[in-house]
Amino acid sequence: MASHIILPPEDADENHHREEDGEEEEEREELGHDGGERAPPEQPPKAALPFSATCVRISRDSYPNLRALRNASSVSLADAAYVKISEGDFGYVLDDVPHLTDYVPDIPTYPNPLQDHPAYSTVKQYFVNEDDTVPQKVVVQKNSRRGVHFRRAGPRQRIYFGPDEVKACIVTCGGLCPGLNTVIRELVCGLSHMYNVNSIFGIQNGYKGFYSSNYLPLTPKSVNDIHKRGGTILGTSRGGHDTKKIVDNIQDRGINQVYIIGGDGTQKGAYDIFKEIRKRSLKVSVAGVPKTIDNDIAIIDKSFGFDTAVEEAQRAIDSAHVEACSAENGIGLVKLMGRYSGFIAMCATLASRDVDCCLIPESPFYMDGEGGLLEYIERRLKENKHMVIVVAEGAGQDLIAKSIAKSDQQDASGNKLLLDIGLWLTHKIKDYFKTKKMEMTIKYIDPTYMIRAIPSNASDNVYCTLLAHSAIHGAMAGYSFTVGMVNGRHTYIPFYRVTSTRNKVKITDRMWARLLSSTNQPSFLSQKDIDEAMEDDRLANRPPLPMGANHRVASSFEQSSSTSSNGEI
Ligand SMILES: Nc1ncnc2c1ncn2[C@@H]1O[C@H](COP(=O)(O)OP(=O)(O)O)[C@@H](O)[C@H]1O
Ligand SMILES: O=P(O)(O)OC[C@H]1O[C@](O)(COP(=O)(O)O)[C@@H](O)[C@@H]1O
Ligand SMILES: [Mg+2]
Repeated sequence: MASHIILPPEDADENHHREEDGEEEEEREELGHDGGERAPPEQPPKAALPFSATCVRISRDSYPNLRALRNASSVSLADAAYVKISEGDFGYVLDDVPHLTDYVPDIPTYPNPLQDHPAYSTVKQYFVNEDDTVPQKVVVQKNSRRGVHFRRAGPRQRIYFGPDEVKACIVTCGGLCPGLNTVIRELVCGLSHMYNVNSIFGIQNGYKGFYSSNYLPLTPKSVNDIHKRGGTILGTSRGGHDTKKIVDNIQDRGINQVYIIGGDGTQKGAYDIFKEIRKRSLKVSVAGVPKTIDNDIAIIDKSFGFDTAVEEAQRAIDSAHVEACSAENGIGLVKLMGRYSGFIAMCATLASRDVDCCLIPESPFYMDGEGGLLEYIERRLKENKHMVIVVAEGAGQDLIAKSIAKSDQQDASGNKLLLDIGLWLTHKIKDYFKTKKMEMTIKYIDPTYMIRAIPSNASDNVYCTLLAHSAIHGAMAGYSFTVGMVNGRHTYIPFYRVTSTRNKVKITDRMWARLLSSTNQPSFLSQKDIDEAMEDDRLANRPPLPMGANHRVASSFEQSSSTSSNGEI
């Protein structure tokens, strides 16, 4: 197999001329809502992906490009073989997703059945233009390069699966998150109602279910009201990702669309599955729907269920506030989820306005001495007689590790098992006030599993529906990708992009400053911490590598890596 998959320039040029000649417009009209019979399968044009930008071939030999990609977005050499970059004018870069035609020859195409769907018949321009892309960075200056773009999600005029050909499966992996059932429901109903697919199966209990359980037939009827329930009707698990066994089963059972709902670990697994499918030249689309309550998935604006989680966290914070206010020197301490990223804690704190201190993994803090947490708590109690603290579960792990014998345990997926920061803080705070001989009461609330087990709220339900539909349209069009909203638009993102970094709260961004000013807590940061945060920022914003023609790709990636997608306004 070739070590690169970038389209040859001649194919792209051909399409460029095609569009200029207006052929694409003609084709659109030809395929319009004529209500006539379905057009017969058509052999695809020579170019796998119609796209009018100049394509750049990236292989292991084009080292400067690889170096630029790796520097800017942690692309490993192995992943670089799967990177599909197209360049356009003014520094435009398309970070494209793989397509079936990259590795399966002569696939027939079909007109999209949506064109005959009564519900969609009045939509003025229902199909997205093949050339539509979405910029990763929307805040630009007059002379900015156009930067990195992702392929816009949505229905295509021509699809790569025949009417009765699709055999789809859906799997959910990793921790729970509000909205999982809604995504499952909308995948089943969307496939069935939009594309007349009636062979859909649920994989039970995560990745291992591909090879160790029966596949569960799913119909619009069987999933009708599952969105009203929390959890996942399919079950989920950590660990158990055996790429070969999974793809053997996909192949043996004739599955040709795989919908994979899960977080960063799951998307890494989806990428491995895609690579194996490609290696075997199977006509199978792999569509990842990113899920995580922690909101730490790179590139995308926000993960589904996050709003629901922040909303539900208010109930715990309200209770903590009531408890704190009702006691002399009362402290309400709430632990929220967030293993490496404190987005839920930050947003729940900002939404509540009753919180006096928010602790997150990204912002180190210390307990003792001047400017420390204990001193702040004492001052706040003396001023206000009560206080509320919100702590993300991943915060202060370094402090606990210093005082408790370190245990480096991992879960079945290899995620670090955390020590209970809430319990640890409770004891530390109690001990401190005992030595100060100051009366106080602390109530520790851990609502973490209650928050992630609830059904999604109304806006998350709508979000889940759109994600599911975008995933279906992309799979039907023959792409493999992680679907995600980027700057408010649904896009198809290459797997390597969402798995190579993790989204974190930037303590040098205005959002964290807003939080500090709303709680009035000390920043706890030493000069060293500030220097390190600034250095991280500087590295993300470093100037492009001087490398001639390849400079354009490098600079675009470097620009994009400095984009903060979550919360920076
Ligand atoms: N690096 C990886 N490569 C392949 N599969 C992975 C990888 N990391 C995790 N997985 C698989 O993805 C699934 C979910 O991962 P996990 O980290 O538990 O949750 P999440 O996807 O929510 O981050 C598990 O079945 C796990 O085996
Ligand atoms: O007890 P579990 O199932 O391992 O889940 C705990 C973890 O799941 C999460 O809610 C989300 O993790 P994932 O998105 O990786 O599944 C973390 O915040 C938390 O640390
Ligand atoms: Mg994860």
